[in-house]
Amino acid sequence: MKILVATKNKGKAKEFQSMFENLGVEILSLNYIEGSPDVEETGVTFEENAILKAETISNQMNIPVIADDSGLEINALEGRPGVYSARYAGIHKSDEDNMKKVLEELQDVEDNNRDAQFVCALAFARPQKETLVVKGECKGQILREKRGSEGFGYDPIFFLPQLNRSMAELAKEEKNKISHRAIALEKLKKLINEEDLLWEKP
Ligand SMILES: O=c1nc[nH]c2c1ncn2[C@H]1C[C@H](O)[C@@H](COP(=O)(O)OP(=O)(O)OP(=O)(O)O)O1
Ligand SMILES: [Mg+2]
Repeated sequence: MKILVATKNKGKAKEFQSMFENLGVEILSLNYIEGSPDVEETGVTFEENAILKAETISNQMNIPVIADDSGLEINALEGRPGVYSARYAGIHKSDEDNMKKVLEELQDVEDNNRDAQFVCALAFARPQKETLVVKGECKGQILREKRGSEGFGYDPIFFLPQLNRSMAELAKEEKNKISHRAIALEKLKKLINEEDLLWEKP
């Protein structure tokens, strides 16, 4: 079976591929589809943007589609960068630029006030069916400098106290057990299972 994930983010696509591997599901991302449009993320919540991305592509292609809208919420910054995580330092800026901006903004913030969470909303849109939406979170703290080289995005500056490592110091199998994305995906799988059970009733 193949599932389309409506993302152009290669880091995300890899993680979905890895999380679906044991189920024998192949993940395709929008990078495989020529001329697929950038869906504008006009929502103000992760859920809204995930629904927007999933439903737009599902309607266009008439197939089931999963979309992921995710980001980093930092308590000392009142939840920023939040839904603007991908474009925090500007539209054409890189993960490096985004991390640099966060580290600069937190320069004078004490160690005990650097709590943050990664958030992931997943939407599963299908032709003629209601869209399923779930959310997962992963709590940690913002480091003062980058650590590790795995993962993507803000992983190098995100510290997991219980593991005493940054997210970028985890092997992908480890990250894919505890991440906001993994937690959301578990919830989505449960919802799909429950739905199937409902349909099977006489
Ligand atoms: O596990 C993660 N580890 C580190 N950083 C992460 C993670 N998950 C999301 N993030 C960051 C990356 C990006 O700055 C933003 C997502 O933005 P978001 O709009 O959902 O994705 P995107 O624009 O890169 O790709 P797309 O919209 O095509 O799925 O949050
Ligand atoms: Mg995006």
